[in-house]
Amino acid sequence: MKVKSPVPREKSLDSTLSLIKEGFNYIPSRREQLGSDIFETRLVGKKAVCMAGEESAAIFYDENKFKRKGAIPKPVMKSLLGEGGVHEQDDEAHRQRKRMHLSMMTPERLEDMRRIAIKHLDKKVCQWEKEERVNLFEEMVEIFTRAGCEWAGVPLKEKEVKQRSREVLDMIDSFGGSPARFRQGAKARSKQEKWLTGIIKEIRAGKFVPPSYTPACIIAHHREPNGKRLDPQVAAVDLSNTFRPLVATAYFMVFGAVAMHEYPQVHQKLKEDTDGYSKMFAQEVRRFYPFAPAMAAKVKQDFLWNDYKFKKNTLVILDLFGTNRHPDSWEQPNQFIPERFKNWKESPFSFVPQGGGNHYMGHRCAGEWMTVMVMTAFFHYLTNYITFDVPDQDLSYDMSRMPTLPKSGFEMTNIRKLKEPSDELYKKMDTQTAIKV
Ligand code: HEM
Repeated sequence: MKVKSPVPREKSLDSTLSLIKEGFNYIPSRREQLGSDIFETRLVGKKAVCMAGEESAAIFYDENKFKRKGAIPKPVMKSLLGEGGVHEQDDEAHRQRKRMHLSMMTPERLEDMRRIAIKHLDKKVCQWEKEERVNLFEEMVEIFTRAGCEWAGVPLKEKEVKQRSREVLDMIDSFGGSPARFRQGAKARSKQEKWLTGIIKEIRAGKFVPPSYTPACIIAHHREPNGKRLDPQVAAVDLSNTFRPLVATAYFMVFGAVAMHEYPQVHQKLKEDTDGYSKMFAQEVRRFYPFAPAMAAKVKQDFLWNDYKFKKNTLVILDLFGTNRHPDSWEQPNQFIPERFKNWKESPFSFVPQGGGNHYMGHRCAGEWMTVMVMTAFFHYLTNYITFDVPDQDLSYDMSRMPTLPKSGFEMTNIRKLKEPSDELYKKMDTQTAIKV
């Protein structure tokens, strides 16, 4: 890791606009220009420290050094994440809420999600066969909304599917800084929270009884450290946290489809799928392609690190995308090589597409095992259970937009189903890799 002493400061009165304009490239390009993996800048009128790399991630995820309260910009809370949920909790309140989320991620429930998601994908494929052209992104958004709601115990009426999928997508698509997208995301969030608050109230009143192992039931009856139930709106936010992020997997599915198309030798290996290739492929898709750009936290107490003084309440941004491609941790970081995960040592801090550190103690994504499991099964399905053609289209993506996606969304034609889903799709997978910190 390169740390210049003294830590360089970006020469700009405020870099918020540069960040919005340059997107995923903003932090990596400043690190390059300033010759340091840590630098100071100003964002939204305040001093901020940006950093990247495994060592930076290790301190960023040290909860004695950093807190989340007040770190994430308000517009992101109002559109993407929601207020009062697990993301912005600290210390014991966070640990209690995180235990609630992880109690839903048992191996059995992960298997359930894989089965539910494959069921919805397979059903869609039967329709795709009748269509001239299919847009993979749009289809994945709907499949994951259906699967996520079913898994979470959230009743989704057939006539609501389009509206609810659109709302979830608007929330996810909002985070890149455009005021119009933030407004759209906030509007979608308030509709979803109203819907989910109604469901929570019905469960509490005994009018609707979802199975006891579902997020809907667990969250409705969850109690805070003070013994009280969650406020219904906060319960709605955390219920949304159990299926909204699954829909984000649609972005990775499209990037994976692009990789299959652009690297024919990779496609062939996926078809053969020996030595856990489809899982290595899913991991490399999460490492290589852009989705979550960065995470924000605030310094809890003054501390010294690498001769740099982190002052209490300073905003600190960890470059997640840049860490996944940091040359200290990855050989040929800008090449797509799934085999790099063959003997990977599972560092908790070098591979952080869904946050770093420990799933149980810190803020690392509660849905990471589920994401990898569903992606692995879907890539295997797309290469072994169907055939399709890829017509001419624009597969380029704009690194200055957050989130970004290949422009065409990945269009497919001549889709043919080869066989029914069989047991080998459900073969045992090492899903819950407890990260040792
Ligand atoms: C493409 C898929 C996904 C991506 C890219 C993603 C990314 C992330 C990121 C970057 C964080 C924040 C880490 C931090 O605060 O440092 C996070 C947290 C979280 N994610 Fe995901 N996620 C995905 C899928 C899921 C799924 C499928 C679920 C649940 C079913 C989920 C549930 C959560 C929850 C509950 C948190 C909050 C954890 C905490 O604050 O302790 N995510 N995710």
